[in-house]
Amino acid sequence: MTGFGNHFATEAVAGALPEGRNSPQKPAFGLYAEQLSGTAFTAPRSENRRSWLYRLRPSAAHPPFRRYEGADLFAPGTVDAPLAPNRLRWSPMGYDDEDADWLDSMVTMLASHPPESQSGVAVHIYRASKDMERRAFVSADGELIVIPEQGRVTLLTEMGRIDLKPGEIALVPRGVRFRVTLPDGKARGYVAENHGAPFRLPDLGPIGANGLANPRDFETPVAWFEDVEGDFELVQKYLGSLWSTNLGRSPLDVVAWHGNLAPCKYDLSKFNTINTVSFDHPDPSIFTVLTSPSDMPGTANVDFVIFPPRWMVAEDTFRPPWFHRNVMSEAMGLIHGAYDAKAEGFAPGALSLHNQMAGHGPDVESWRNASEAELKPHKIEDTMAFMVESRWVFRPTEFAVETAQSDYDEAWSGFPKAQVE
Ligand SMILES: O=C(O)Cc1cc(O)ccc1O
Ligand SMILES: [Fe+2]
Repeated sequence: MTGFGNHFATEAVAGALPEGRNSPQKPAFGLYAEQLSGTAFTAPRSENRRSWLYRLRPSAAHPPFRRYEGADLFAPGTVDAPLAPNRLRWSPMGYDDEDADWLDSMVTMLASHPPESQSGVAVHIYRASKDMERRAFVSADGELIVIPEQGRVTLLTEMGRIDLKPGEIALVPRGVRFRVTLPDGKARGYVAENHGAPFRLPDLGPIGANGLANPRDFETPVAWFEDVEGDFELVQKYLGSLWSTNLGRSPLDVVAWHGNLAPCKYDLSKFNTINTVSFDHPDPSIFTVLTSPSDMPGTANVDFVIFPPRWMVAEDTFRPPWFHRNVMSEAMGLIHGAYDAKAEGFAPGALSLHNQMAGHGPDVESWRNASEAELKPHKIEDTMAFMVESRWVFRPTEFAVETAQSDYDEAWSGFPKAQVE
């Protein structure tokens, strides 16, 4: 079903979806009606997100949660020590020798403030080599953007199945349960977890009514369910730690649903990229796919931004990203190809961090090449980098501090001095 944030209605079994009301006295087939809200009941209509789910058993039926013992590197909290204002970068992560499913392979790299603040964002990396069987995951802490970099993943969610490949992203609302299977046997990628206001499409201002990510290109799955009895673990991320319970059945048992809170996917190649046709490198906000606003106008809690293939035609211009120091903090990853500001050290699967006011921009080699390049029209092809940009500073986890590249500052050493006399 296409469109961003639409009110959808879907049933996997004919007659399962009530007509004309949400909560009939006796839903069809003895299904249980359940409201899942992603915003306060009283949120303005334009902000309000909720869906009604019709399921085999109510979500309420579960034994107590206990601390989950697996996934040691997932949600461990960030380092308490004062944060050095250093730029950091990480090489692509390998797969563990022991097979891990998507959940157990998750590694938290960066997080801003704790999830209970209901703002900020965390960045995780997964490198999975086993299907999630008889267990599902849910984050009560935030909405997830899943960004595959290697290998396809199938997200079997409460509200339908999403087949995802590198170059596509999925958006899973806070509270939606899912398990992940791996059609290629292995998969690596990134996850951005948004603790704040739900992502939406950015306003377009003077761009007009069309452009950037167009609403019709977002795809939401139709209802799908599995009827599985017996041991079934549900792992919930809650206030930054992991909790587990055995449901005795699959929670992916929603036979029908309707509403505007639902997972969706988006193919990044459908992004309508806009750029200069005259001079200067525009601010990267023109590449915003999705934005989560904060309470300060124009100042995002999180922006999800991409750097897709595009024509570079600017005249008398240094075409790659300029040198800059920003009030916003930037975490970046690379899905495919090379990034035009980094000639070295930023391979697909890598991650970089340029926090508030950290000086960064092109490395020496990229600067030299671009300063001397002939400025004919040039197409940047076979590339897809992304940025998770936030008004909040990112704190690395202990694992991230220990595994950062030791020589990242070298990227900016050796610039020749300008000669003014
Ligand atoms: O730092 C980066 O590479 C991201 C970035 C890209 C760009 O085109 C302009 C500014 C910016 O922060
Ligand atoms: Fe930047």
